[in-house]
Amino acid sequence: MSIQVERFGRSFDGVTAVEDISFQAEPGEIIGLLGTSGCGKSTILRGVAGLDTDYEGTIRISGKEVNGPSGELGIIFQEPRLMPWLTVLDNVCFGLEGPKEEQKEKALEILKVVGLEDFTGHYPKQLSGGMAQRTAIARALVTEPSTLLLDEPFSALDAFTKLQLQDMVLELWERYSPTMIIVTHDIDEALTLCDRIVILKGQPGELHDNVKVTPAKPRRKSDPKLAELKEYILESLDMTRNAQKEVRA
Ligand SMILES: Nc1ncnc2c1ncn2[C@@H]1O[C@H](COP(=O)(O)OP(=O)(O)OP(=O)(O)O)[C@@H](O)[C@H]1O
Repeated sequence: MSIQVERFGRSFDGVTAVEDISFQAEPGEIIGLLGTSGCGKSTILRGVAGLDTDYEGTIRISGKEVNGPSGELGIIFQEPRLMPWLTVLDNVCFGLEGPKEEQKEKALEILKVVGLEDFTGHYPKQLSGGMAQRTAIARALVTEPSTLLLDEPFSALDAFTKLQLQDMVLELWERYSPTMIIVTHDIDEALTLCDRIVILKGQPGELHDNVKVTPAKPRRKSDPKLAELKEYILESLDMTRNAQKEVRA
């Protein structure tokens, strides 16, 4: 499914939080929304998810204007939001319809893909942070959504688990090819996962640039093209040492 965000703007209590943001995701593309804290990344994602409709501009998914939440979208938040009274298997089955046996079969298949086949009977409190987030990813993907929205999905995890789960997301993307929008303030994560990075800046948040990440996935972290892009993004966000000195001066 394609996603079009046109001239998106949002104010809260008369204060503009984001203005005039436009970008597009082609079917199967992974788009990163990258920017410093408070520039409006989550606000835009909530609009795309149909969780907030009180904005200016237009958001279309496959040409159809978004005017509320849709079952065709999967959403993964920073925290797993699992139901504590349900097992891993039942958490994954939760959004499914149809005969129980079929639900279970589908859930087990995806739990295998995320490496949790031996933990299906565990309850959320028995899981590590990474395992809980894998369960949330399985739950979002079990309905095979054609669009997946991720809001800083790995920011609460340790560095190793984060790398593992980024790899897993790429594997899942190769398998199901959903269109994805991932909100992050981790430049390396955006460079690992995304085909295109929408750079936001300022308060109110504005579109600074929209850059294509050309190396094929999976990418080598040492790829010089990625290093060049990282430098450019850091400069764009005034995050290099020289830029920070200029800001302080
Ligand atoms: N419900 C709300 N009521 C009032 N202000 C809000 C609300 N939601 C967001 N804002 C404001 O809108 C701006 C953008 O917030 P948003 O959470 O979208 O930023 P973000 O880029 O996702 O930040 P972070 O990276 O810190 O999560 C912020 O100034 C925030 O205070």
